[in-house]
Formats: sequence, structure tokens, C-alpha cells
Amino acid sequence: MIITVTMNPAIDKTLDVENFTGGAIHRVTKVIQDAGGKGINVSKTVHALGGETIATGFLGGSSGRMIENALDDMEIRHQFVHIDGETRTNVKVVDVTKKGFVTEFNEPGPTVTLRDIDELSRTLETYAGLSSIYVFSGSVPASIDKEIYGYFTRKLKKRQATVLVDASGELLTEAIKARPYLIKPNVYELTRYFGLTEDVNEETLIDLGRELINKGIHTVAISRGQKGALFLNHESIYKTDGIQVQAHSTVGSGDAMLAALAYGLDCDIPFGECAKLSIATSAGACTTLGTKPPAKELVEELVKEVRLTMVPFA
Ligand SMILES: Nc1ncnc2c1ncn2[C@@H]1O[C@H](COP(=O)(O)OP(=O)(O)OP(=O)(O)O)[C@@H](O)[C@H]1O
Ligand SMILES: O=P(O)(O)OC[C@@]1(O)O[C@H](CO)[C@@H](O)[C@@H]1O
Repeated sequence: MIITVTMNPAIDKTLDVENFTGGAIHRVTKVIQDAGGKGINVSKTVHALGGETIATGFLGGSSGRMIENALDDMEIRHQFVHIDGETRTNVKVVDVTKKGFVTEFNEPGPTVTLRDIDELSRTLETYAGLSSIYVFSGSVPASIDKEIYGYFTRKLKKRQATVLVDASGELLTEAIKARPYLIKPNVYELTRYFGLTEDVNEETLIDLGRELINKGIHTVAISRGQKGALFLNHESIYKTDGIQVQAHSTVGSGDAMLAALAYGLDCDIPFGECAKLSIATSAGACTTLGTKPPAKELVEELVKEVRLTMVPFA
């Protein structure tokens, strides 16, 4: 069972415009609303792949109710802590004249109290056990301490659970100290963690990934947008180039990748196959409107196109 934790969910409002320019008036050609936030997107994709998932985290106000209704419509189980504030709305502007070019406006999110966090903690513990896989992903509202993912990782690991984290900045730094089973940084998040700029070569990315493995993280998936990804654990390093798709919005592609990795772990899919599945799933997510997950049939087609190379240990 895959339990996703979204501490800062959002209604994703995706607007299609032509020739996006700051400071200009745009006539919106299409508007789409999705139940979003990184963990919720992971649940949507796990569900689309046929896996078992439950979405948790914090929801509030009418936006929170809309998200729960959307999850009900998709038949995705959920158990959110209801908070006093209003769940945020994030606006994504897709320039349809430039394939996949998206400008994002992400709100900070509502206040979450210590009592809300205690309630979430109790909810999470009810699912903890050897076969539970927790996914912590995305930002947290400003009222939540950046140690939160690290705190929950330690707590759930003590209950034999497997913890996956996708975060950036201080949230990621603190989570790494607790050694989650898997992390999925993109190049920006990874290089920032090491105090480097993004313009590093593949060899350096592999070295950075290995440094994290040596710190005690089992698996590191480094996503590289259109360029594909690198997958590392103690035994193997795999490299895959991205696959060509007709991208509409790349928003949520990282979540789809994480979802496939979680699903692969839950189903005991071998590491290399899991890497392929995650490339196909994330590329598939780029073709859908808004932050909708890719259909399983599309993923099954795309996976045939993924070429995996094993990188020898230096
Ligand atoms: N334009 C694209 N074409 C094909 N595949 C893509 C494209 N963009 C992203 N992907 C796939 O999605 C994966 C994740 O993308 P990326 O590295 O941008 O993650 P991310 O920064 O976490 O994404 P986000 O935060 O927008 O969800 C990539 O490794 C790749 O497999
Ligand atoms: O502000 P955060 O939590 O970092 O990111 C939030 C978000 O951009 O992430 C998802 C795409 O990955 C969207 O559904 C959502 O709006």
C-alpha cells in the first residue's frame, strides 16, 4: 500500500494561452482544474497504474472539499486532516505556441497548527508496517518546520515502513539526514543540496548520487527533464535518455516518475524495469492536460521505447 502525504495540496488551475509574455493581456483558450499537490498527483498516477494507494495530508475550506470530491470521483482513497485555512490554488500558464513551456504561480498555502500535525501523525501511524510505502512530496506551508519530512521518516522507519521523499531546499536537506529509502531530486535540487550550480556533467551527477547512497539512502533517482534520468543504488547505476512525446504540460512529470518508482517497489518490480516504467510514466504525464495522470495503456506503449544503459561503477 502506498500512502502519499501532501502537506500543501492545491487546486491546479491550468490556463492555455498563446505567446505568453509578462505584463500583457492574454485571452485564455482553455481552463482545466485538477486536484493537485505533489503527493496527490502520486496517488493519481499509482491508481492509474493499477496500484493501491491512499492520499493523506492537510485540506481546508471549499478548495479542500473540491479536492476530496475529485478524489472520490476518481475512486482514490483519502484520509486528510481538515484544517481551518483554505487549501491553495496554483495557476499554471501553458504557452501552447511553445510546446510544454509552462509558467507556474504557486501560492504559499494555509496555516497548519501543531494540533493538525499531531492528527496527521496519528493517521500516518495507523498504516505503518513492513508493507507500507510512504511518499512525502512537495512544499509545506510556512507554519510547518522544515524538519518535518525528516521527523516523519525517522518515526515511520522505526515501524519498518519504507519512506520515499521528493522535496527541495531545507526540506530535502533535513530529510536526507533521516535517510529515506529513496529520493528523487531533479538536477537543480540535487546540485543545490551540494552547493553547486546546475551546469554539471553526467559524471558529476553520478558522483553526487553515489555520495547520497554512501550516506545510507538506498535508491537515488535523478530526474533530468527531457534528458531522462539516472537511477542509482548500491548494486547498479542506470542511465536512460528521455523519450520523445508530444508534451502539453510537463507539470507533474516528476510526480509521475515517483509514482512509478513507488508502484514498482510495491509490486517488487526489478530495479531496471522500474527505471524504465518511471521514464515511460513521466513522459506519458507530459502528454496529458493539466496534472492528469497518463493512462496505463499509454505507459505500456511508451515503455517499449525506453532504452536503459548500465553505467559501470568507477
Ligand atoms: N518534455 C519532456 N519529454 C519527455 N519526458 C519528459 C519531459 N519533461 C519531463 N519528462 C520526464 O519526466 C521526468 C521528470 O521530469 P523533471 O526532471 O522535470 O522532474 P521535476 O522537476 O520533478 O518535475 P515537476 O516538478 O515539474 O513535476 C524526466 O526524468 C522525464 O522522464
Ligand atoms: O509548491 P509545491 O508543493 O512545490 O508544488 C506544488 C505543485 O506545483 O506540484 C505539483 C506538480 O508537481 C502541482 O500539482 C502543484 O501545484
